[in-house]
Amino acid sequence: MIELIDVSKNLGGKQVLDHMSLSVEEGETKVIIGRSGVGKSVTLKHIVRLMEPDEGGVRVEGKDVLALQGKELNELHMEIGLVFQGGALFDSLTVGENVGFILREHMSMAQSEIDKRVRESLALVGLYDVEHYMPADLSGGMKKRVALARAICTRPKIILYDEPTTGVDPITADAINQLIDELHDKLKVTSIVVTHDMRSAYKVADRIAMLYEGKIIAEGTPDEIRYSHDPYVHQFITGAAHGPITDGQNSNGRNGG
Ligand SMILES: Nc1ncnc2c1ncn2[C@@H]1O[C@H](COP(=O)(O)OP(=O)(O)OP(=O)(O)O)[C@@H](O)[C@H]1O
Repeated sequence: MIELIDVSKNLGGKQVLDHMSLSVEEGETKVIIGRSGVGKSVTLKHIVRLMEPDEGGVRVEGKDVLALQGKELNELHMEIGLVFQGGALFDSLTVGENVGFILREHMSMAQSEIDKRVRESLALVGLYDVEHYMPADLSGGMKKRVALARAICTRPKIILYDEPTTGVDPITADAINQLIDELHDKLKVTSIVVTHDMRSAYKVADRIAMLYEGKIIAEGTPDEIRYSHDPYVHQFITGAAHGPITDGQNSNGRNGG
């Protein structure tokens, strides 16, 4: 289970998270939607303590993330697979080295075990015999799959996906959505998927939460969100240019503006 409790974070003078609370049940896939710059990535960074809140708490699997130190923090990082925006593979390492990187750096596993785990992880994302390829030899969709394989190679309990379908064509995006579903079923993971791609959100989510002006303003099943009468949700999911969501920092938003 993942819990952000009343988290506030100011970055560069902007109140990005403002007493924000979110909880993700064990085995659930929660999708966070919201406009660019609304704080979706910042939210994920708090869960792995790449960022610390100004106020509030973060709990993962019952542990107070802000109290973890050294070895315990490393253990937390082993329990969480991160799929960053863009995939970000190391260009100078082979696919196999990329996928096994964390195992080599942080776990005392024999090379033969690492090779086996790398093969298994690649197979889970539908890739076979690609260990010796260089990232530059791969298509965008394959790179995303390799990034997924890398995220699952520690067999995490949690996977955090930051815009996994951004920058790929709709068919590749659909294949990635399917993989997110499959990994959820096969590895029984708890997942958070950050996206502004509503097709992806409806496809992979157990529940969808919408972030706006520092808070979760709506949450529900895909159907509850799809048929929501909330004007903010409706505007976002239909992509309407006009509505209560504004571009400005000084909007007359629902939080008092
Ligand atoms: N390290 C930082 N220092 C200063 N400001 C930051 C930092 N990280 C993020 N921000 C700001 O916080 C806000 C939220 O950023 P975040 O990356 O979480 O947005 P997002 O919702 O993930 O957007 P996108 O969909 O474009 O990725 C943005 O205004 C961003 O500029």
